[in-house]
Amino acid sequence: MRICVVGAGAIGGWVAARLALAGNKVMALTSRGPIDGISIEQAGEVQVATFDRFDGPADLLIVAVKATDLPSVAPTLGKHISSGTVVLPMLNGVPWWFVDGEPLRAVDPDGAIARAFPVNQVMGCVVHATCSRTALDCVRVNFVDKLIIGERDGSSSVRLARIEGVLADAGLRPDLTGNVRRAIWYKLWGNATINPLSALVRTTCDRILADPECRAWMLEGMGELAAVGAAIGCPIGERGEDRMAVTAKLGAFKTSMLQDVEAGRPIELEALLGAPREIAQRRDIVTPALDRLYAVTRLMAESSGLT
Ligand SMILES: NC(=O)C1=CN([C@@H]2O[C@H](COP(=O)(O)OP(=O)(O)OC[C@H]3O[C@@H](n4cnc5c(N)ncnc54)[C@H](OP(=O)(O)O)[C@@H]3O)[C@@H](O)[C@H]2O)C=CC1
Ligand SMILES: CC(C)(CO)C(=O)C(=O)O
Repeated sequence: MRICVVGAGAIGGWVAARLALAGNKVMALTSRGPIDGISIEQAGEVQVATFDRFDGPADLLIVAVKATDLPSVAPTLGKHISSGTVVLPMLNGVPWWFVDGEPLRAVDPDGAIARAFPVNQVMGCVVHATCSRTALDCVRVNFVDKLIIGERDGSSSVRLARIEGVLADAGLRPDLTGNVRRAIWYKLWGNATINPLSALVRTTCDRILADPECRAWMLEGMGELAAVGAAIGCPIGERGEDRMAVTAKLGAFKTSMLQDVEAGRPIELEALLGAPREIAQRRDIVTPALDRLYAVTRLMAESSGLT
């Protein structure tokens, strides 16, 4: 299969490397252009993957740039997309296509992403894995649970089965779902409050989760996210306290947003909080806890040059 991975950083680099090592023709793009290879370290083993280059369309276009870069990156990808290309975004937060017929200006301000990717060719994906870059083209795979994938409308399809096969053969642990929107919302429910809070207080999750006031703020926000989810067909069937207990088991770790703050990179605030607020506002659902969290985190990001 001809695969183009746009954003061969931590997640994209891992996925591109595994797909190339499994024998696919993989082109890996970064902000520096196409790269020739990546070394990945997983479970103590280091492997070097080499990449191809091609000009025309890909069978599979994996998009793993940060959500903040997607509006400028998407319009540059036209030559890699034909009517047979499947577009598989691997980003955190709410994607631009999430609510049918409702453009999300928080993540796609002028509609550039929606114009670049034909919506019927887009599949949903949720990354349940953590990777980090130890050098520009070196990725460490810290933990892999699964890559949830599914058609946007929940249907099963030949192309979905084909993508699942390719990911499985590469050891990427695909997990097919009939409701990928719900899986996306569930991950969001777990990280949309703790990530911004961690970026504000600049400490590890164990300390945030041990603080009663932070917990109360998170629980209030998670309740609001659950209400929005229920209104758009993505109900949350779990208690906030139980989700926090799962995160607490991860110990003294830094969220991806805190890591972005510390590295001076733009934060994915619009994808995590801006978009859910936009969905809520259109439905007259009030979200005071999310609004407060969004406002202070946005101000922090603006005043620290992280936008
Ligand atoms: N890291 C993790 O463990 C997890 C990340 N995610 C999500 O995955 C997404 C990607 O995150 P992550 O992999 O950590 O991010 P990284 O910063 O490691 O990777 C982003 C990649 O995008 C590339 N890029 C930036 N601009 C362009 C451009 N114009 N054209 C092509 N490529 C470009 C960067 O290039 P360059 O190499 O030159 O910098 C880099 O390779 C985010 O939404 C994140 O929240 C989800 C779960 C876990
Ligand atoms: C906090 C965590 C690990 C999910 O709970 C996460 O998704 C992130 O760091 O972005």
